[in-house]
Amino acid sequence: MSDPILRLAGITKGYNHGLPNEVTVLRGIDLSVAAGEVVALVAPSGAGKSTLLHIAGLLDTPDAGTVEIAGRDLSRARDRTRTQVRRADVGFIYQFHHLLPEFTATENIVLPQLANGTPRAAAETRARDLLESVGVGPRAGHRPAALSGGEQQRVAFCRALANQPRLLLADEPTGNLDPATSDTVFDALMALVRGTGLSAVIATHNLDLAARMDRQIRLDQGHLTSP
Ligand SMILES: Nc1ncnc2c1ncn2[C@@H]1O[C@H](COP(=O)(O)OP(=O)(O)OP(=O)(O)O)[C@@H](O)[C@H]1O
Repeated sequence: MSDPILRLAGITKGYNHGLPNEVTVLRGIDLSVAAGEVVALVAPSGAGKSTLLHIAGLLDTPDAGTVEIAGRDLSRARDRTRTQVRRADVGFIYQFHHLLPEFTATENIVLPQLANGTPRAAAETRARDLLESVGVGPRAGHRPAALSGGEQQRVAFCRALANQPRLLLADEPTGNLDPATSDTVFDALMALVRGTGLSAVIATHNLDLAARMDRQIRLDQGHLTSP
């Protein structure tokens, strides 16, 4: 069997070490995500979802444990290597779109590709195709402020997938939208993910959305459990 796309082993993480308000957030997390697998991460607020996603996506380092992406142990890799792998292999989506306000939807998807060495013409074609696939093609030339919340979030999905990552990490990707919009925008996200066959960990409070993924895991008191 091929290596999992993401493998976390024995991850622990705490904040404020040595201070009276020291908090241990993750207490020995083991998680493997196979190629093409979409995992729902369900947790109460403050349980450490964001901390776990940041460690998995190489934005933060654990106090102990290993993080492997596509079979490569990056826990103790140099910052430069971690940044390279993160740019090439990991896509992030947050609750808020974090698009660059002064650039159009297309440019927001082109820029990370240019940073990754893709020629402009190819980057623009990919941006157009991605925007078409989530139904935002006609709005491609607009800046974020001229888009609806659902459209902004769809553009953010396209940006996350711009460099064809192996792993998508999403932190409440529809948490900022009203329930009806959330459902259709989530449909667009799942179509993108399933269409590309990439692996994903998607944090959500919404149990109906979680039920549509391949597997659910719960983070509680620093430990992962299956419901
Ligand atoms: N930089 C930090 N310094 C100190 N404590 C932190 C830091 N980052 C997070 N924490 C604490 O760690 C715990 C987990 O935070 P985290 O943001 O990972 O939770 P979460 O599950 O994503 O929460 P939410 O669903 O509310 O966004 C919280 O108690 C938080 O206050």
